[in-house]
Amino acid sequence: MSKLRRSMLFVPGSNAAMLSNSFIYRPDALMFDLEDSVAVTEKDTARLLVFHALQLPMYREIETVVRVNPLNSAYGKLDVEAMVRAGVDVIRLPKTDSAEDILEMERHILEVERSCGRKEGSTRMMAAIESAMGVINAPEIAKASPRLIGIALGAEDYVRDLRTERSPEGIELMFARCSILQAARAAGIAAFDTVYSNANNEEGFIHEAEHIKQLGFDGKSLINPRQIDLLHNVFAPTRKEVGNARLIIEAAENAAQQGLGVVSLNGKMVDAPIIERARWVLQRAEASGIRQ
Ligand SMILES: CC(=O)SCCNC(=O)CCNC(=O)[C@H](O)C(C)(C)COP(=O)(O)OP(=O)(O)OC[C@H]1O[C@@H](n2cnc3c(N)ncnc32)[C@H](O)[C@@H]1OP(=O)(O)O
Ligand SMILES: O=C([O-])CC(=O)C(=O)O
Ligand SMILES: [Mg+2]
Repeated sequence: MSKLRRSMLFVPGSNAAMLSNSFIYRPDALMFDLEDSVAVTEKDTARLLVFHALQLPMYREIETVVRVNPLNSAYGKLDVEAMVRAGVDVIRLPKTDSAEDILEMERHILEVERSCGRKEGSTRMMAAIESAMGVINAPEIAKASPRLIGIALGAEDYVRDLRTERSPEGIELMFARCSILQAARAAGIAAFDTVYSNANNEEGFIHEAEHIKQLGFDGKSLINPRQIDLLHNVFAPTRKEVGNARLIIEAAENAAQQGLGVVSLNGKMVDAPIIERARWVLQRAEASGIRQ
């Protein structure tokens, strides 16, 4: 089963207190940020703080991602150099507009891996798409590197580029979400949704989480620890879904014994894709529990 990456919690890289204890919240991944949550005057301090945080033993047990600054900024190359040396699991490239952005990042990561003796190819990548250009190029971006574990939407920058605002229904994000999802699936990698920026609006967050789960996303970037359990609960199957999946597997096993590829379960057809989805529900229930 592929690794669970439902929740990825952003932690501002310049906040020493948050960096020292963010592992206690147990998201699927921690995403230390060196980009937009860090003031220009704090960029060097944040890089140093995150470098040291990555040495802490508690961060060895959880997947770590660092969102670096773009390579064409004054900080991007320094960020990548420090984070690869620190042994980060995944580098998140923000504002990815083209496959060339990925290739450039890949070249740079490889250079640092070689110079510090880290195994070549061991640093994985994630690309955030945050512009109309990025959405148009999503299929090429998603296929640009074997290091890519997934692509993500960055909606706050994206709506700025579109010249609109985010709405509760997210109609303005529908095209980008579907494009990113299609591109990710066609490339065989994960698709991650963007942050929900109001940490106090629980109802709005759950509504958005249900929406992106229904579209097919693997997970979502988070800004606040209170969003973690809410998201995991949305992603956990319900008792009814688990019960139904068990019945489907049972019916499929009986059918296989009789040499049948398709059978009926209370009038509903059970065949290969339905059986595969039922297995996936059971795997998800095992990994994430059952919905509360
Ligand atoms: C568009 C973009 O680029 S989004 C990505 C960049 N943005 C970020 O990284 C922002 C991350 N989030 C935050 O900084 C904060 O959650 C805010 C500013 C949104 C809200 O702050 P608050 O209202 O103070 O949060 P809240 O009251 O829920 O904090 C409760 C506890 O959780 C901690 N906490 C809050 N957010 C985080 C976080 N993202 N990571 C780790 N710990 C956190 C707080 O330090 C506090 O800890 P304490 O009880 O030990 O003091
Ligand atoms: O990647 C994210 O979800 C956060 C972000 O930078 C954006 O929305 O612009
Ligand atoms: Mg952004």
